[in-house]
Amino acid sequence: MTTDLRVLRPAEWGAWYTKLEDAFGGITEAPEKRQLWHDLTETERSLAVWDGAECVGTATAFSFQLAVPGGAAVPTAGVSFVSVQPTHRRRGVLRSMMRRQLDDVRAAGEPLAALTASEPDIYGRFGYGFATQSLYASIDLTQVRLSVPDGTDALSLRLAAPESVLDICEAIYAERAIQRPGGLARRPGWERLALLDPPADRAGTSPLKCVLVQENGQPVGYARYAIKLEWQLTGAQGSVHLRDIEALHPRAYAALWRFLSEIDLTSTLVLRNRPVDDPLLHLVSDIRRCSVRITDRMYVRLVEVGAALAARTYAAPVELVFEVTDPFCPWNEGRWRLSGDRAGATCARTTDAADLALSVRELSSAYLGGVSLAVLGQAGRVQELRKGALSEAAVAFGHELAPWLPHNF
Ligand SMILES: CC(=O)SCCNC(=O)CCNC(=O)[C@H](O)C(C)(C)COP(=O)(O)OP(=O)(O)OC[C@H]1O[C@@H](n2cnc3c(N)ncnc32)[C@H](O)[C@@H]1OP(=O)(O)O
Repeated sequence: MTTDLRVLRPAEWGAWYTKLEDAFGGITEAPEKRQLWHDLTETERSLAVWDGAECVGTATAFSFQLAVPGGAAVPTAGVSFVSVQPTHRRRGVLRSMMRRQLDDVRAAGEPLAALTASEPDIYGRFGYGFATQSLYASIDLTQVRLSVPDGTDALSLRLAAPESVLDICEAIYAERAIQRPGGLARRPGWERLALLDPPADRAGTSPLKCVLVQENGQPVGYARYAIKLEWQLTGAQGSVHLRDIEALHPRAYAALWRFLSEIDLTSTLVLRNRPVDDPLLHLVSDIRRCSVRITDRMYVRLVEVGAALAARTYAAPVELVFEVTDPFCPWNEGRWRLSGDRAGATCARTTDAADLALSVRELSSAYLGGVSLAVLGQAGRVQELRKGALSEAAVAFGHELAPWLPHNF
């Protein structure tokens, strides 16, 4: 099979995106959704594989800034829109795109790449490690009460059309997004994703709604949600479906959750993609009746090991030599000395004896502080070459808040 891999030309976007839709079940997306992805696509960072006149492979990268432990926003390639046509699968088309893309990401000077995977088994071979998780819940509001901090009642609530208060919400998002590792600083245009609400995708829910929480007349938090009302012989069985929620302090956060849990005619609060350590879990009276489920979310890849490790801070002073294997990006292979603490870090090549041996995939998993190197050691995936080094590394790489990706891309 002879195929031609090259950068996407803007005029090819429509055919290219249709091929992506084909690979995901062939459902044409709502026009407003297609238009948004069209506008957000960085064509110069998008790859197309052609077999003659037919596009058989797609991949893109978005230019993100990803929050890492310590609060830095690190340039990161947000990998997405990956597909290969069923007629051309398992012949190395994906591998060829991953090769070209990681070379391009390196040339662009981005130390990290990140993605959400349609299937967890695909990207490990290319050095991506499972780095963040996501909490889903369905809260039985007839059984679960909320305990809110003192002062919550002093705040006021205001309903508004989501578009009309977008700037207010974005300002709050901007302040919150990089406080937790895994957060994405919003690039211009991406705020439209927060409002995307095609009627065809609503599955019986209302249009998107927005509530603001205010203190002394100033907005200090927001939640966007939709409502689904169902009538049974026993009465209304409504559910509240949360899109997103951000608040500047605990009282504002609690006020929003209380609002969401007390909407008339609803008895279930459905959450998709919350942090696994969401403070909400400590406001509810009965966590068991919240039907919590946790799943893998973001996969991270250190594209430049030295630059990536130096870009974050460490929870405890750390002085360690890593022996890294990385067959797919061999420029990372070899020994790296990491010296760091809560103030900053350096990471440079060394010939000193290694304390730990691991592949780039494990290092990538641990990078945002959500996966413990000690646990990876217990899984046999990190080798401790100096006694005590694994524990030192696990403590230093940890973070007080679980990393979390606020939205898909
Ligand atoms: C970030 C994102 O966009 S996630 C979205 C990914 N896309 C999809 O899920 C859409 C439907 N699936 C597809 O389009 C294709 O099957 C793809 C993109 C997943 C794989 O493309 P292919 O060209 O078939 O992959 P390719 O032949 O290059 O395989 C490379 C390696 O990955 C493996 N692999 C490919 N797909 C899968 C899979 N779904 N599960 C497990 N392993 C896989 C291959 O076996 C091969 O392994 P090897 O290196 O050990 O030999």
